[in-house]
Amino acid sequence: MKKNNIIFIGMPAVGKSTIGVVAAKRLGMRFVDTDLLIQEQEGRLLHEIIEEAGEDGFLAIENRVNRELQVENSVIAPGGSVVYSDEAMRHFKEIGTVIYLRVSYDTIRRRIRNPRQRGVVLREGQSFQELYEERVKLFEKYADITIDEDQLSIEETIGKVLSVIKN
Ligand SMILES: Nc1ncnc2c1ncn2[C@@H]1O[C@H](COP(=O)(O)OP(=O)(O)OP(=O)(O)O)[C@@H](O)[C@H]1O
Ligand SMILES: O=C(O)C1=C[C@@H](O)[C@@H](O)[C@H](O)C1
Ligand SMILES: [Mg+2]
Repeated sequence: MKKNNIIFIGMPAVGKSTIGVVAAKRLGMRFVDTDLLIQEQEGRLLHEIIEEAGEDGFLAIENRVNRELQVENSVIAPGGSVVYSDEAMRHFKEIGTVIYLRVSYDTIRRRIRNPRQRGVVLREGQSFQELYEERVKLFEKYADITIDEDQLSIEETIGKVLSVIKN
C-alpha cells in the first residue's frame, strides 16, 4: 500500500526545505531533508562531494540515499537534482505524493545569483537557463500535483500547499 508521505520536487531555492518544514509542522507530520541525510552518511558537505566525486558521483550517491529512504507520515525535501535519478523518483512515487513547486526561470534566476557557488549540479558548459529547461521536463514527468508559486510570498505559498494537500 502507498505510504502517506509528501515529496517536494522543484528547482534549487524554490523552497522545498523552507516550505517543507513548515508544512510538516502544520500537518503534524515528520520532516526529512535528504540533502542532510546525504551529508550525514557521507561525512562531508554537498559541495565537497560534488568537488571530490564530480557531478555524476554526486548523482549516484543522491540516487542511493533517496531510493533507500524508508519513512511514513513524512514531508520529504530532496535536493533539486534528485529528478535525474529515476530509481529514487520511482521509489518516491511508490511511497507518497510528489508535489512540484513551480517557479518561472526569471524568479529563480533572481533568487540564485551564482548557481555553482550554491552547489547546483551544472554540467560543464551548461547555462542555468538550459538546466532550467532540462529539469522542467523531468519535474512535469514525475509530478502528481503542481503548485505555481510565482508572485507568491513564502507564507502565501505555504497556504496554497496546505490547502492543496488538505483537499
Ligand atoms: N515564495 C517563496 N517561496 C519559497 N521560498 C522563497 C520564496 N521567496 C523567497 N524564498 C527564499 O528562497 C529560498 C528557498 O531555499 P530552500 O533552501 O528552501 O530551497 P530548496 O528548494 O530546498 O533548494 P535545494 O534544492 O537547494 O535544496 C529561501 O532563502 C527562501 O527564503
Ligand atoms: O539542484 C541541485 O543541483 C542541487 C541542489 C542541492 O539541494 C543539493 O542537492 C546539491 O547541491 C544539488
Ligand atoms: Mg533543500
